[in-house]
Amino acid sequence: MLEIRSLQKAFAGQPVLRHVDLTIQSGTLHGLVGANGAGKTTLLHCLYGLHPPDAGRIWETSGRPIRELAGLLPYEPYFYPRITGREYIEFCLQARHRPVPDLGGWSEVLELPLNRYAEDYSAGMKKKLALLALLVQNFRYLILDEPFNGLDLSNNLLLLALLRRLREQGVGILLTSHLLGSLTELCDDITVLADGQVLRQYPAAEFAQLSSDLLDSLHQQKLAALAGLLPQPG
Ligand SMILES: Nc1ncnc2c1ncn2[C@@H]1O[C@H](COP(=O)(O)OP(=O)(O)OP(=O)(O)O)[C@@H](O)[C@H]1O
Repeated sequence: MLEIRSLQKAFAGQPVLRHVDLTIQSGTLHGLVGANGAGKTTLLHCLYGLHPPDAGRIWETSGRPIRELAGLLPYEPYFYPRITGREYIEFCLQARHRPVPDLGGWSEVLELPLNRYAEDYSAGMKKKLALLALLVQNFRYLILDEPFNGLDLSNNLLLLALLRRLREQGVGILLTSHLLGSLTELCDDITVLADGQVLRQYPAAEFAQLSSDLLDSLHQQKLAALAGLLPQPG
């Protein structure tokens, strides 16, 4: 299990995460939702060790370093110039001293031209290439920042099927998305983050409640903002 307890993080004195608790179990899919700027990416980056927490604890229950067990799909994958898709995958595997498998099957299923420069890929293809680099490494956990972003409908469906298959194989997956429908279709639990705090964690049985709660809170926020914007009656 991946455990996050009482995590706090601030940038330049501005709190971004406040006492966040989260548990990611093996063989489960956990969704993370929240408004733009709620702190989702920061939470994923803290979990993967890209940002040191200001306070709190993050650990894997076996005691092994999280980076050994988990792969991160960034929101916007970056690739060095003049490196082909295949070379990128090979580089990722060699950096972790893992054998390079035959990538032909993956290239066909994901429709990725692995011999072309990755920097020339479309946004969706870049996302798929970064995902492939994680898939071939057989991680125990996947941390996915907006994995559906940029994917067309058919790849979206393929990713849904792929994530379900990985869950069956025991992989623990934490993913963010603004596509609530995809998350409720897929996840075992969904955490709502608001202003850096866990508002509530919903098990699948309560997902119907989640949609109406989110609608309520959005409408309340927007109505309050509107009241401030509209001129007061003279
Ligand atoms: N490296 C950084 N330095 C300073 N501020 C940062 C940094 N990274 C994030 N922030 C700030 O932290 C807050 C949360 O950002 P974060 O990217 O985690 O939100 P998010 O929930 O992922 O948003 P979105 O849905 O738009 O992707 C924002 O106010 C952002 O400007």
